[in-house]
Amino acid sequence: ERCGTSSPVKASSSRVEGHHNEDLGGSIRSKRLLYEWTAGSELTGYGASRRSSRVLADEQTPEQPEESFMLPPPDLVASRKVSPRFAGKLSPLGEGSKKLPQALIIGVKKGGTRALLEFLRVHPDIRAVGAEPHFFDRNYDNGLEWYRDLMPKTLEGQITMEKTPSYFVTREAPARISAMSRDTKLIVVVRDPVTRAISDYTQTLSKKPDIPSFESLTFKNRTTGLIDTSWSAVQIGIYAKHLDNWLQYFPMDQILFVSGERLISDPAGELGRVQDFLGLKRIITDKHFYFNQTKGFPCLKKAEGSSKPHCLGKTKGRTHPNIDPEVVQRLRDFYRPFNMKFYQMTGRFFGWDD
Ligand SMILES: Nc1ncnc2c1ncn2[C@@H]1O[C@H](COP(=O)(O)OS(=O)(=O)O)[C@@H](OP(=O)(O)O)[C@H]1O
Repeated sequence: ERCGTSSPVKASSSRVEGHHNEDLGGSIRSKRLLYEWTAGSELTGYGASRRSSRVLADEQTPEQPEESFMLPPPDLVASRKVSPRFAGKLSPLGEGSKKLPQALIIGVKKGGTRALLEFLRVHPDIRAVGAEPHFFDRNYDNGLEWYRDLMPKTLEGQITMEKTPSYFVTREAPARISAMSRDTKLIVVVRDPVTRAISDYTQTLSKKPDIPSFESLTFKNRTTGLIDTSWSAVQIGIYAKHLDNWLQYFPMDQILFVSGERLISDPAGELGRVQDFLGLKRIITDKHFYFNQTKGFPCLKKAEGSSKPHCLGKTKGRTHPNIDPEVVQRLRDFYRPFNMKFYQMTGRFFGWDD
């Protein structure tokens, strides 16, 4: 039986939220918070009301899809190479059908989700939507047929995918995805929550240059060191809390965690794990990547459907502003117990804590 979320959420959200907005400036507080949610069923309600206002409001201004990630024109789709496994069996022209995704990249925002999807698209057995559909958060009322129609056509054996990083922090997403299919494979790219928060802030700053400083948004009260956990840039990084919500609906072995850091330092290694998880042959290997010194990131030697090298666009790999080291340290202390819990839950040490 899946756990219901409605009553405990409503009953406890204000109380729990009271706690999470009252980080009294230390890891003891964080530990208590952690204890409270791991001990009880009120977890799913933690921050729920905020999420529907502040976090979502923030995510309502998503990054514009980059030119190269827009949906390709249909003639290009039709001329795509077909998986060697199916070559000869079926004509590539106009064949195949649109299917609901069997695998999703659900997060995290600024984790490296675009890089992962672009790298995966190199695989002949993966077909993915370029833009973020935001179906399970913003567009759910449009219905599954609307969603399916966004998908590229696939042949038998090919996997349909999409990525929408806000799913990971959307309270309703696990139940909705489970209602589509309980077998959906979920992939989460995670990144040090402190650099993730700074990256998130940097993105917002690029669109709204007048916003307050990172330091002033981080704290409710700078003097006491009280962290504003209702600020989405902080909230999204409490991975253990969000994961707990997913585990009400999906078993751990249906969720793969990709290290955002390793995706940069060893893309082929992380892609190997992802291909295994998806039950695919390891076709994407180190031969597909080169490190672009100018970009400072790994890039594809040949992008999907092209013979040219391809790096992600200018909105990926922005220069971050310098943040007061004391503020960074305070955030590290805040996240440490949550990170520990997350390592424990996932069975993987991500190495974010010194
Ligand atoms: N290969 C490669 N090329 C460029 N950028 C890379 C790559 N791999 C990971 N990254 C990191 O991805 C970060 C953006 O993450 P997302 O794509 O998940 O962002 S978004 O939520 O979709 O806006 C982006 O964050 P910032 O560096 O803060 O811009 C990158 O650090």
